[in-house]
Amino acid sequence: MASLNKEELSNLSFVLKKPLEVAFEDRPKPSLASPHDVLVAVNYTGICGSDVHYWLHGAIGHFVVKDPMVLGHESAGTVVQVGDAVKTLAVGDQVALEPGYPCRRCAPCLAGKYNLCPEMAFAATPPYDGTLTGLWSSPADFCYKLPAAVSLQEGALIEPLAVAVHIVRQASVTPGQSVVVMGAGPVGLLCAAVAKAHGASTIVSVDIVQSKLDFAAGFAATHTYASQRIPAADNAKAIRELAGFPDGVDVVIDASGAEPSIQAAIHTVRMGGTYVQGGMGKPDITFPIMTMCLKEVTVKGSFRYGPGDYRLAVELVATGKVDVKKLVTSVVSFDQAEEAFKKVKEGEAIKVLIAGPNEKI
Ligand SMILES: NC(=O)c1ccc[n+]([C@@H]2O[C@H](COP(=O)([O-])OP(=O)(O)OC[C@H]3O[C@@H](n4cnc5c(N)ncnc54)[C@H](O)[C@@H]3O)[C@@H](O)[C@H]2O)c1
Ligand SMILES: OC[C@H](O)C(O)[C@@H](O)CO
Repeated sequence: MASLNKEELSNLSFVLKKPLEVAFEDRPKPSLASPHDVLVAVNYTGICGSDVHYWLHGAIGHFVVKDPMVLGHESAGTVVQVGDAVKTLAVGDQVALEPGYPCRRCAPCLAGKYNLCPEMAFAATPPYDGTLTGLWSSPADFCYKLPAAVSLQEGALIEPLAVAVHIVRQASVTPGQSVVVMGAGPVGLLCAAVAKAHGASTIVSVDIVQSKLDFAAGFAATHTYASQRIPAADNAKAIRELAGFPDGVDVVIDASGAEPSIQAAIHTVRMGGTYVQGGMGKPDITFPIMTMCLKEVTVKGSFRYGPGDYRLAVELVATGKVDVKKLVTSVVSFDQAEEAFKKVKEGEAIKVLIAGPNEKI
């Protein structure tokens, strides 16, 4: 970053106007909304499947882009201004940005589940602008200082890693357990890595794309399985046998959102095991509810991240337990943002990072 002076930094932003129509806009520089806030110059932003979905379709479920919206929410940056009440950060600190701000006053917030806050203002979820911009204003306690061992590019991967941390915590993975992860996209790969860091000794990554499984095998999986076009119970039997647990595994995580994978998951988990839904696909599916009932499966959802998840994600990277660098397929300059979205849509990349408008690459 050439300068830490707010006045010298651009606030060029990558704006979705309508599906498949984007523009670069020089937006007004944000000011601090409270003395507890900091201003961050964004260095790198990863592209998430949800950004691509908004770009292609202009909506995810009931979240509809009605007004132009800045995309992006997986970012790390450098602090360029601190509010008077901020004691934990200083100008020049490098931080991972947690991109959703809860009200802090409602029942879920006060119960320690702020990710479920109905008033959540989440970056690049309409009507809120995202972080593919030059300058970002944030409450200081939603910025996580990166230790020297963690680069700004790794910092941009903390967001999807925090998603995986939350999923694995929902699954309560403990040392020695067997874990199957459906889906080997960024979230599934990171779930496998976090499960490993929690001590899981058998980790099976399942996908329908062989190249994703090849990558998973070199990342955190002990086994991989290419899901076949056969009944879900038959895929599940093959997964259980491959894992060495013919009666079922301790934990199954879905990070695909795909109906056949969710069905296979319930047939893969053991009696009394745990299933966590992380993937977001079709809102309604046919679900093997009788099998779930007869096995007394603990079934949980997982949404974004909550208290402690970002902090643990930074720690897992800083201590070398999760190597997020391996997921970065390429880094492009800000003016290449639209091309980067096209590349992610093609499906070959794992994670593409876009440098901020003030960042030279
Ligand atoms: N719960 C949350 O808070 C949260 C946060 C971020 C992303 N997500 C969701 O998590 C999922 C994964 O995210 P991602 O970025 O890794 O997406 P992705 O699209 O890169 O990965 C999904 C993977 O699932 C695979 N897949 C498709 N059908 C399958 C099947 N039948 N069996 C096994 N694998 C199959 C795909 O080939 C792909 O590799 C998405 O559904 C996303 O919307 C949820
Ligand atoms: O990682 C966070 C997710 O991508 C978001 O929740 C997304 O679904 C938009 O709201």
